[in-house]
Parts: sequence; C-alpha cells; structure tokens
Amino acid sequence: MPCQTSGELKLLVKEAKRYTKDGKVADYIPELGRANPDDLSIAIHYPDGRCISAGDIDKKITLQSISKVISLAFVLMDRGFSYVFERVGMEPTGDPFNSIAKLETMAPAKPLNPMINAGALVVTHMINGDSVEDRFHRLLGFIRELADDPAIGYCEKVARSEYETANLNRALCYFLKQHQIITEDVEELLDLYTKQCAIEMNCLDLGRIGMIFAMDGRDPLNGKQIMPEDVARICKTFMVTCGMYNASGEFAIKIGIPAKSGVSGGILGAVPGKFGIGIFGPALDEKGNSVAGIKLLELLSKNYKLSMF
Ligand SMILES: NC(=O)CC[C@H](N)C(=O)O
Repeated sequence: MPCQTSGELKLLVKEAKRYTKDGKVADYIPELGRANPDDLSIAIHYPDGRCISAGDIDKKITLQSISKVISLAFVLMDRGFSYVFERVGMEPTGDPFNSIAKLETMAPAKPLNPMINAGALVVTHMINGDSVEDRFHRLLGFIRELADDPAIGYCEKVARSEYETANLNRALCYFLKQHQIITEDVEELLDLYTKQCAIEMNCLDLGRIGMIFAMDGRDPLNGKQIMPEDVARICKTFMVTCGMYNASGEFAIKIGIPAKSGVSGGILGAVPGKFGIGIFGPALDEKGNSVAGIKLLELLSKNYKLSMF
C-alpha cells in the first residue's frame, strides 16, 4: 500500500532532509547557484486525482535534464520511432551527462542515448516547427497539457545564464553538426535547448507529469491519451537505464522506480500503474543527482515496496 497521507510524507522529508548538507548546489549554470541547498519538497499524484505533498511545495524549479524525457516523448510523436532512433541511440554510457568522450569513438557519431546532453541536443533539434519560438511553444503546450497547468512558463534568467555559459554544449553541437547529425544553426539550437531546460514548475506539476507516464500516457482524469502507450513505455525504459546519469544502475538496484533527474535538483518519478512523484532538493551529489531527493525515494521505495523489480 503506497504512502497515503501528507503526514506520512512529512516524516520522510524530515528524515531525508538531514542529507542535504552532504550535497552542493550546481553552479556551472551561474543562476542555479542561487538555490537554497536546504530545500526539499515532494508531491505524489494518484490517478484518481488525489495529491499528497510535503515541504515547500510552492517553490519553482527549472526542469533542466528532466525536460529531456519530455522532449523525447514529444519528438517520438512528431517524427516517429525510426527517424528518431536513426539519430540517437538506446544505450547507457556510464559517463557523466555532459561528456563528449564517446562521441568521437562511435561510428556513426550519433549520441548513445537521449538522456545525455549530446543526445538531448539532437532530440531538441528534431522538434518540428517554423521557428525557435514556434518549436518552443509547441513543446511548452505539451508540457502544460501533461501537468494540466496552463500557467507553466520558463525562467528567462536561468535560460540566459545557461545560454551565455554553455560552451561545452556548444562544442557538442558543433561536433554533431560536423557529422550532419544536426543541421540547424548552433546558436538557434542552444537558444531552444536552454529555454527548454529553463521551463519552470513546482513539484506538484512535476508529480502530475510523472503520473501520466506511470499511467502509460493516459490522463485518467479526462480519459485523454496524451501520448501513445509505446512512447510512454520507451520513455520509462530510458528513465530506468539512463535517467539518473551514470548512477542509473545503482538507483535501479536500490530504488527501482523509473526516474529522471536534473541539475536544478528536481526528480520526476513514475511508479508504473500507481502514481507519479515530483521532488525538489537542489543539493546534489557528485554525479549531479539530488542527494536528499534520492534518500527520500529510497525511503519511499523501501517502506512501501515500490521497486518494479
Ligand atoms: N544534468 C542536467 O540537468 C543538465 C541540463 C543542463 N541544462 C545542461 O545542459 O547542462
């Protein structure tokens, strides 16, 4: 029986919060460095519309790498599976998310998976539309529908801060352009990618998006299939194999919940057939995952037997 009350969640947050001091806020995107390392919040969304939560749930976070799993779903719907997977692979790398190392050793030079930066840049490149604006608003519309929140927008400051400093991502783009995996202007792609990563929401919205993935792409509250079942399945599989960067194996063993993290300290979780989870805890471990967020998921998974394995 999963966690049923906000009171139960509060106790788990209290316990996990002790670990925030073991992590550090990401500051390679300068604007993210302003987050409070002590923050920790969680929301769980059930398919019957119930939502329980604990911590400072009004705080907003930018999605960062969490956006990668959503843009993947969107592009799979836009372009179809074979087009997408001709340009990005399906295998975990075991490397940090921003690593450039494997690209040069692969032939063809397509990125190994859509959850590392190289792969996510290719995915963003594949978003259809007439302009960066149009492509961004199409993706944003999809995210608003998943969260059932038309007020979701993006944080201009964080987007600009990343755009101005994203030289490693620029290098990845130029490498991919040299190999014709991407064909558009690199600055335009970075503009779109950094806006995508800066899409901002609270953990209630995040938990609701997790619930849609958990329910195979269907919004159980209005009966609408927002993404095809196969797309949701593929996304959840990537969440298991590569969602927590090069800590995904250990996370699968210890916790066993499809999840995707971001350097802002967010974690999106989808317990198949049961519920969605949104977590915000900006203090990160050395691999870039929310240190207290992982602890919280570990407690939840153990206490309520949530591992899918
Ligand atoms: N791991 C992350 O969340 C990385 C996302 C970030 N926008 C980047 O590209 O560096």
